[in-house]
Amino acid sequence: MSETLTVVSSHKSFGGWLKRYRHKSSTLGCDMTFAIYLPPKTARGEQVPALYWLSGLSCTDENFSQKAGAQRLAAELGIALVIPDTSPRGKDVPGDPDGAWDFGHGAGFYLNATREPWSRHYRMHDYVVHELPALVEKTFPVNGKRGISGHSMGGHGALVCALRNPGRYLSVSAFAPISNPMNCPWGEKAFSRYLGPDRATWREWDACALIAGATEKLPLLVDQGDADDFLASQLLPEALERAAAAAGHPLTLRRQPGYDHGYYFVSSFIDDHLRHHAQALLG
Ligand SMILES: N[C@@H](CCC(=O)N[C@@H](CSC=O)C(=O)NCC(=O)O)C(=O)O
Repeated sequence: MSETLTVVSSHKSFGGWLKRYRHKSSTLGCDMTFAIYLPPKTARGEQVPALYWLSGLSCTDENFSQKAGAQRLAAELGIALVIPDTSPRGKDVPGDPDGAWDFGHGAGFYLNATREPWSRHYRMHDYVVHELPALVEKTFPVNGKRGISGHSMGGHGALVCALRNPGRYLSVSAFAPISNPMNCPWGEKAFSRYLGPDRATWREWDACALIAGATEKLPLLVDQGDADDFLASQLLPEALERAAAAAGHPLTLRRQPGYDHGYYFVSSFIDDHLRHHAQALLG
């Protein structure tokens, strides 16, 4: 566990504070930046639950805090937002050999890679599930109640973190998740490199495969725009619907007419997701 946090920036927002920090991650073997939004309650000495947000391909911690508009309601509800980066970074961290945005830097897929040269640094699952919460919970006024959400690659990451770690999260939701990465081009590219060619090992990191064996039936809230350019080729929400139905796993999948993949879509429904999490985290 790294101990030193360096403040990158600090902005007052809706009576609370959005702060960005840099720290050395022992899990990832590189410096990482994350953001935390602390609602006004925390300045009055109260501890609050935390919603972890996992962003999508090509993002940093800043896409969500700048575009989703989550701070207003998080301030009102009294929920902290914790926003990690989407991959390990730095000159020593290998990226996509061709410089593509769907693999490597900005595209860690929230899994623990098992193949060289990726396995040294690409351990985003352990970072977001273990190292970052431990750091956050010992540093900031949060009470250990956790929810998790995300978008696209990060929406799938949120589902996987919850499904793999029963008891660790009280709530989960996703926006336009890459629902079944084993069976779409983005997922096949990433999994074949991070995990190698044996598709049996991919099942440990695929939400549709994990749902079948889930011991905890945490209700899943998923929003999906029906004008999303990636819907049919990459996102495959119907695979999630089938897997949830087969396993008897509670899933609310809302198809939102006319919405595309971007943050105009996320910001339109973020309040519903915050209220979904608030029910479990504050109830
Ligand atoms: N940078 C790429 C576009 C990549 C893209 O659309 N990324 C999405 C997530 S896709 C699945 O994980 C995203 O969230 N983008 C950030 C944003 O702020 O919209 C390109 O330039 O084409």
